Amino acid sequence: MHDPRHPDGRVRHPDRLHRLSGMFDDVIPDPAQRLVEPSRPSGRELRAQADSTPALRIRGLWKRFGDKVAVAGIDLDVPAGSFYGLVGPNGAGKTTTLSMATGLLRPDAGSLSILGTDVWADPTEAKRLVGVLSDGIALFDRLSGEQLVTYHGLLNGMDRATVAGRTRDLLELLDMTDAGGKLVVDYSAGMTKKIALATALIHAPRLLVLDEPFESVDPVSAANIRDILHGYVESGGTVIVSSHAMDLVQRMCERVAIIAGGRVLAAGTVDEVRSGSPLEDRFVELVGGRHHSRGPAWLRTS
Ligand SMILES: Nc1ncnc2c1ncn2[C@@H]1O[C@H](COP(=O)(O)OP(=O)(O)OP(=O)(O)O)[C@@H](O)[C@H]1O
Repeated sequence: MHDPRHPDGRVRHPDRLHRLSGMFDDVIPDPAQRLVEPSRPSGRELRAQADSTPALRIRGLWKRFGDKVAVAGIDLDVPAGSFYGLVGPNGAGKTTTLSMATGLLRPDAGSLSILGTDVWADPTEAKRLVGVLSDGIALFDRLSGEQLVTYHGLLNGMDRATVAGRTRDLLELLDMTDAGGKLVVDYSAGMTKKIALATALIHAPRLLVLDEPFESVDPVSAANIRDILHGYVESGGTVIVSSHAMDLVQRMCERVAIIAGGRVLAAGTVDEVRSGSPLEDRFVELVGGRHHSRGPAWLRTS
């Protein structure tokens, strides 16, 4: 039987990838404009890639909420063209870091740049370069899925015809065509994730930042989303995902950073960071906090 595993160990779905790579040929004749591929790089982006400017560069990042230090001096480089995982225990500072990196939350100190563009000095240009799927951010849920994706396309300054074509393509790609006319408030959690992903993709950004993209998503949809993301990276885009699913990050990502207490504990290729152990074991070893107790007596049934 055909083994869908790539030599790098990742599972591939050749039929779907083939369909993805060809599906925009008719709709958008210019290959550089195809949806699963990031938009055509500008002169500055091409120079950035040529001199290996990271897709995301973080230096000396700090954020405090009252007495709570959420991010305590993070330095991180995410190479352009990589599939990067960000992992950490609850409250580690992942969402806070990604919110600052994507222009949603102002840092107390530090610098952030996306493909050489300073996120806080030139937020308009930075936002053109990045697509964001935030964890827990409210959507305009009284719009239908199709209206929501269209709205994001128009907000990004795209013309109506392009937005309509891309919205149709994205709904199909994410198996949401039938649900496109339904209000977002009536979507399941997984459908809401998928429509939020469509809003992040509509302007074909160069960098995708996805906070918990697979949470609540069924296994088939998750596999489809992984295919889309791999296709996007293979055509030059960069993906950063934050996830608690260690197994998924180990299989899906080339690079990973482990964050805890607002600091980076380890960062590098997945193989470097896990150093021969499963990523999950390495994570527990670095982060600590594992309890070996069997819990209180009243919780035991025998
Ligand atoms: N708006 C806020 N006001 C006060 N404290 C906050 C705020 N946002 C985050 N925090 C605190 O900052 C710390 C880091 O939170 P953050 O959401 O970045 O963690 P995380 O790694 O994304 O966690 P999880 O995996 O549970 O989503 C936590 O202690 C959290 O309680």
